Amino acid sequence: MQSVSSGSLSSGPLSLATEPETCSSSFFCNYDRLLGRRQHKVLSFPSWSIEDLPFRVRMKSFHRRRKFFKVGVAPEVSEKKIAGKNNAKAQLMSNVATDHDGRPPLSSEQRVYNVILKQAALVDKPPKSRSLPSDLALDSIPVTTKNLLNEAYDRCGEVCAEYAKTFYLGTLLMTPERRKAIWAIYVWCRRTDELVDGPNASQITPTALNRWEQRLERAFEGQPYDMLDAALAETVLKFPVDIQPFRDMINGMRMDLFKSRYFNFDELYLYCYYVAGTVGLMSVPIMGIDPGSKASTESVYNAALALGIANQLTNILRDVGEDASRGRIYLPQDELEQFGLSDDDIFAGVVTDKWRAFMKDQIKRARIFFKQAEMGVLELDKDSRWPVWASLLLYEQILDSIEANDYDNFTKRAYVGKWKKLITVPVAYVRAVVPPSVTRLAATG
Ligand SMILES: CC(C)=CCC/C(C)=C/CC/C(C)=C/CC/C(C)=C/[C@@H]1[C@@H](COP(=O)(O)OP(=O)(O)O)[C@]1(C)CC/C=C(\C)CC/C=C(\C)CCC=C(C)C
Repeated sequence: MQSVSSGSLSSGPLSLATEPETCSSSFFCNYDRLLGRRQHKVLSFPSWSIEDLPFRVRMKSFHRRRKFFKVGVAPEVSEKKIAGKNNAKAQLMSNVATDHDGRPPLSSEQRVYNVILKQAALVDKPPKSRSLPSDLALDSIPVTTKNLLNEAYDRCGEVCAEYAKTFYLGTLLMTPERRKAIWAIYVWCRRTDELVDGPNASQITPTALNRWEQRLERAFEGQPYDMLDAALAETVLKFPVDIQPFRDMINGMRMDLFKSRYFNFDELYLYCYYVAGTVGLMSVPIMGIDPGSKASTESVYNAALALGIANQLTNILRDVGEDASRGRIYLPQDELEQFGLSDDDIFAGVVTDKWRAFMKDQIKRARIFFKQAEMGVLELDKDSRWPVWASLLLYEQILDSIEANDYDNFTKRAYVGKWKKLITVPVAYVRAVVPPSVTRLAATG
């Protein structure tokens, strides 16, 4: 039996060096018919065993080493790599700047809103027009395959529990179908992030990201490369999840390969959408909207996007010093200038009154995004609200912690202490179960 080397982040599929090869354990699959394509195409399903997949173990050690390997283009980037990067840049720009017909280019916010409209339309479509022939339901998948898929989901759950314990506990409140799906998406996001943020980040080239994207496309076509992709493949069949946010997250990783400065908030917003707002858009179709909600689907997606942006902005503000040590400044250059600051001030890492004033402004903006997100949580299906509240409240408190550190995010890492975390979890629960009130999005317009 050919053993596909695991879902590891540094080797096997994630080395992205090879295309999926022949699989000894393929199964006859209806995915293509489900997707409206040819019937009975064989779905490539790599054989694997749990022993082949020391994924969690490897991820654990990677996580520990992560900060030492964080991102970046290796200093000794070869010419070939530079050429590749330029191609990547061109590709990214062609994905991003779509207005070549003489119209003024759209702002990042408008562009992202167009993605939202597309996602919302997918969810709003009556299930019949989305679903495929009823005789080809997912339960026609053979039992052995189902078992493999269940193991794949279990593996996703383990990774999630390891990396995001509170969130994992929250997912246990969701229906089993939803919980498994959100784990599968979590793992795909985590693997994608590890490409540029993990131990092999310096070896990641635009070509590798292109391969990762091809794998994504194949998973969406029902041809997963490994077991973790198989969990994603099934998830996107079951739920109205569009591929665009996934592609966009990879675009964010491309951006990280060649960009280390953001001229203004519009540029930073796009980056935040790519790497974090996308997570919100991927999650809503799984989490579901409360059947009693009067809010429009777009407004719920918008709130989900806002939570991703808020989280990423917070992440950036927390990590200013760490990022600067890698030569990266994820802060709007024009705003730094307005406060009389420059890159040199960031690299010097001294907390001055100018820095405090700048940080106050940035924190204020992040909080506005959190507020926008809060209104959307109320609209989610009631079983899905708890993990979202928990993640929102916990992340928002990082901003409080930056303030408590007197804005020293150069030498201090803001974090939420154990006790605060313990208190937050039940608070999040109460917010999740309290019946939605006048604060609903619909009521606020
Ligand atoms: C409930 C919930 C949080 C669901 C999201 C589940 C999910 C699929 C998470 C994937 C997260 C992930 C691995 C993203 C990869 C890119 C990345 C690393 C983004 C940064 C996250 C923090 O990660 P990290 O582990 O590095 O952080 P620490 O350094 O350990 O602090 C991000 C900052 C962004 C993550 C973005 C979200 C969690 C967005 C969540 C939005 C929703 C779930 C939508 C909720 C819906 C409404 C209507 C509000």
